[in-house]
Amino acid sequence: MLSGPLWERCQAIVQDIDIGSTHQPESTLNIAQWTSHSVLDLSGLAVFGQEPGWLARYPDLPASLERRVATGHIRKIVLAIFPQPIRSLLLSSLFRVQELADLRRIQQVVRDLACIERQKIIKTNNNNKQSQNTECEDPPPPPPLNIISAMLQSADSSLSEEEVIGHILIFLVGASETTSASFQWMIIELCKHPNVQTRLREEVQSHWPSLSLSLSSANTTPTKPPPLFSAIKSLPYLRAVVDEVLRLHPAVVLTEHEATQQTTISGTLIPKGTLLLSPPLATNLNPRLWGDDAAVFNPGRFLLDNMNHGALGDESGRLRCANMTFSHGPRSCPGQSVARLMLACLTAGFVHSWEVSLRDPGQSYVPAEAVYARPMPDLMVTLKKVLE
Ligand code: HEM
Repeated sequence: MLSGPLWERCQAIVQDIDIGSTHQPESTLNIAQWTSHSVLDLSGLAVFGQEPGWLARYPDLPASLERRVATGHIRKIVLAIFPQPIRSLLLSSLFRVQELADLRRIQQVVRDLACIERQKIIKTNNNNKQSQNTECEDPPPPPPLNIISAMLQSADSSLSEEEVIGHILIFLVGASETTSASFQWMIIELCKHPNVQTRLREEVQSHWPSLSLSLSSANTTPTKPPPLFSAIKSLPYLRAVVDEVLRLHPAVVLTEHEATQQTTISGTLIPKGTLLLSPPLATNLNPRLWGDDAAVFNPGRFLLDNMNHGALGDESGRLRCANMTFSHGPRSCPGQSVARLMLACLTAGFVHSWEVSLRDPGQSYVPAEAVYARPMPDLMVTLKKVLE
């Protein structure tokens, strides 16, 4: 399962933050850069089972991905504003050279990753066959499952090479840029609400021994979640803070869907082929759903006691539906559990090791006008080591 390796990797990344001289009581970090690199590294582990540091093999990848995400936003605007013939003309004239070069670079990486995964699967299958033929001892354990290897190994998988590459590409961008933006908003909220940061630290510190211990217990079965996963789930305040950051700062600012058949939404006729753009914030900040403090950062609203008496009465199922950050329905985000896990592991490790505050407390941060709404300008923080 993913949670153990992900937890270990998160803690190593957080511990490795270089704050310069050990004699300095505190230091400044460009957390925007740090997060973007760290989360891409983690996504490699979660999605393709890559070893720590795999990014070093592809030094140009982060910049290419960043440019691709930026042009993706312009593409969305063009799609929303212009009719079809002008759209195609604009898109092909705006993006040809640089975009094609970036796309080729990213596709090459993705091909590489797909190839590595296929080789791992072939090796595991060969080991299994060999041990059956020779009736020797058990074969070496297979490498831990990741999203792409699960997809490649699934019994009904009839995906072509191009389809596999397409999926890896969506996962690579979808997993890293979104989670990175969300973690940066997490840090901003923790800095703006030191009381929340302190309460979270207390909860994490008090569970730290069981979090570390649960890594070493191996009584995992396919039907039973691994102990670490249960341990993280048993930290109610951590879960509440993650949920509240995701609600207030949806990383995907606009989802787009095309009606495949004529339908109606709240009585409005939607003809087949209509492009539907939906901003999650319209729902996530709706006072009718969330109460008068809908726009306020208040993790407490997600604690069970408060959920039963909140604006939605005791309908906690409705509360989940009122959060559009991962969308809902058949095209909702398939990586939401991994995203929550990455955010929870990174946040727990961060508050365990560091006291964090804004380097420029007067600075206000706004969502970037891009496909993924990371805070702008680049987030700079001051870190102080938490004394054990
Ligand atoms: C905080 C982090 C994340 C947010 C806010 C987020 C949000 C979203 C949203 C809103 C969509 C579009 C849903 C729709 O069109 O209705 C989406 C799609 C997708 N996400 Fe995420 N996501 C996050 C993290 C992840 C992670 C970690 C993964 C992979 C492990 C992932 C994989 C995908 C994929 C593959 C799609 C495309 C699904 C499809 O086309 O059917 N996402 N995500």
